[in-house]
Amino acid sequence: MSQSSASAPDASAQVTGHPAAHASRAAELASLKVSLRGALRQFPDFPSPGILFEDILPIFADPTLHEALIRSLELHILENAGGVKPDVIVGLEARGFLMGPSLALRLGAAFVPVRKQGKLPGPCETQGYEKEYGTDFFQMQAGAIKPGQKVIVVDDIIATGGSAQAGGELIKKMGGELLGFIFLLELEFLHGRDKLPAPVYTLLTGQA
Ligand SMILES: O=P(O)(O)OC[C@H]1O[C@H](OP(=O)(O)OP(=O)(O)O)[C@H](O)[C@@H]1O
Ligand SMILES: Nc1ncnc2[nH]cnc12
Repeated sequence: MSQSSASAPDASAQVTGHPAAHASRAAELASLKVSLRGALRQFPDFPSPGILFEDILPIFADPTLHEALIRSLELHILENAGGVKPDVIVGLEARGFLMGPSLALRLGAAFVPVRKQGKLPGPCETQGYEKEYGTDFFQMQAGAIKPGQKVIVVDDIIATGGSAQAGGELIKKMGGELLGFIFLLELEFLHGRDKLPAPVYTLLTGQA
C-alpha cells in the first residue's frame, strides 16, 4: 500500500491513526464546522418567552450541509474512538432522529431510538427529565440495547443536559456501556455537559 499524505490519507492510515491522516481529518473538520455554523438560525422567545431557539433545519434543506454534518460527526468518532467502534447509536426524539440513522449507517452500527413517552409499543424502560423549556419522559423498548453493547448518544443540541442525561440513564438501565455523547451544538452557558456520565463532544458552541 502506498504511503499516505496530508492531502490524501490512505485507508490504512485512517484506521491506524497515522499522523498525516489525523492532520487531514482535523483540517477537513475545521472547514465543515464553518459551513455548519453559518446555516443555524435563531428565533427569540420560542417556544416560550426568554428562550432563544436555535434552528438547525436549514442544514437538512441543503444536501451539501447535510453531508457536512454527518461527515463531521463521523470524523469526530473516527478521530477519538481510539479504535473502539460503537455497536449502537442512540438518537433522542425528535431531532436526534435526523442524524442518528445516517451516522449509524456510516459506522456500521445499529440505530436505536429514545422516544417521548407513549410512542413505543411493548414493554419499555422509562425515565423522567427536565429540559431548558419543560419536563418530559423518555422511553426505550426493553431489550433494545444488549448488556455490554457500546453506545454513543447523538442529538442536535445540549442545553441543560436533562434530555441527554435521561437517555444515558436508559442505556445504563439496560446494561449498555456509554462511550460518549455527541451533539451538533452546545449552549455552554447552561453547563449541560456537567450532568453527563461519559465524554461529551460538540461540533459547535453557542452563546444564546
Ligand atoms: O439539554 P436540554 O435542556 O435537555 O435540551 C435539549 C433537548 O431539547 C430539544 O428537544 P425537544 O425536547 O425540544 O424535542 P424535539 O427534538 O422533539 O423538538 C433538543 O432537540 C434536545 O433533545
Ligand atoms: N435554545 C434551544 N434551541 C433549540 N433547541 C433547544 N433545546 C433546548 N434548548 C434549545
